[in-house]
Amino acid sequence: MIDQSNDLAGQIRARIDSLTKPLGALGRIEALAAQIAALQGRTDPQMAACALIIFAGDHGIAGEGVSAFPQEVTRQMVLNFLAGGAAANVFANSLGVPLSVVDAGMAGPRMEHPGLIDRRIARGTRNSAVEAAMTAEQCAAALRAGHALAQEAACDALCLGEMGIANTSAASLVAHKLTGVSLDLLVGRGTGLDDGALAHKAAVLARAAARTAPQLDALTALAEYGGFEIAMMAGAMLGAAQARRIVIVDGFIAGAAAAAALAIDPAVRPALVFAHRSAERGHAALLEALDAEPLLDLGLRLGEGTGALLAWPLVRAAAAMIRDMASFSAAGVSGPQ
Ligand SMILES: Cc1cc2ncn([C@H]3O[C@H](COP(=O)(O)O)[C@@H](O)[C@H]3O)c2cc1C
Ligand SMILES: O=C(O)c1cccnc1
Repeated sequence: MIDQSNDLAGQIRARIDSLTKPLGALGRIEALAAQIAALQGRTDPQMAACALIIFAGDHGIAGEGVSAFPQEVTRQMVLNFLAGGAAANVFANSLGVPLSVVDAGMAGPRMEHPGLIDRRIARGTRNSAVEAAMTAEQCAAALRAGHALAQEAACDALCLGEMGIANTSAASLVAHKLTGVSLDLLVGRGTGLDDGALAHKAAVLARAAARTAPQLDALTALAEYGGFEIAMMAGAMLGAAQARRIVIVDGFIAGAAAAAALAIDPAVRPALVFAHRSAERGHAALLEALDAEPLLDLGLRLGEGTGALLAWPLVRAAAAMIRDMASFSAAGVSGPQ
């Protein structure tokens, strides 16, 4: 039913409360159903198709030794996605979710592969410990590319994932400059740094952060410290929200992109579903700063959209609940005494 009145929220609440269950008994699934219904403007929302887009990009700051893995892993993992062997592939396959891979700006030459979507901005970002990661034009181009991809995606819910060695560093810096949360709370082990390497990463990021003002606007924070894949994810969130698609936000890196998208346009908020709390150190603080309570907490710390995929069945079930459950009156079930 398409809503014709202004009181859509009231209709949604009334519909949920009319269903054959004690009031509130489906807990947060009820809030999720209400969010989906409100986004689509109807009390019988459709939630049939989900898609995952993985954005890959490289980071100049990787040269500072801030990741446990070498930069070439970004490219190697993109080949792994294209061959179907990564965690994101097997989760997506098990759920029947189509996965596409976008080159947002990997280091090295263009990768010739029929399955790879080419939106390359440059051969990786510059080293944000010493200079801006990208130009304002590059940042705008990345946002536009993500926006267009999300608007074109044929789905009701869009999972966004990323691959980019050193992008926990970029995400920490973007989140710090946008939320004001201290870097100490945001810097974590990423791919598995030991204590010594973590202290080195913290020192590199503190040096990077000191180059600019304590807080930055979204476009400046993304250009100074972001990655092409992070900016493209932020653009995709803006595009999906405009198309009234749910965005299932993955972990820490996607969370930093969400912080940027929200700072650019707070109207994206009703489209965002936060999938899970990553084990990456900064994610809890970032979620708190965004006032976001994720659906799951599974100790994941991978990225690629894996946590978003795992939350998709909850999103689908929430929509099915408000759309398909019988009401007390239709089912002839007595209400509370
Ligand atoms: C084999 C492998 C697969 C991955 N899939 C996602 N990431 C994740 O780890 C990276 C971020 O961590 P850091 O900032 O420490 O480099 C990103 O590429 C992210 O998506 C991976 C990392 C590795 C090594
Ligand atoms: O939570 C994430 O997105 C994450 C954590 C560690 C490494 N890569 C991604």
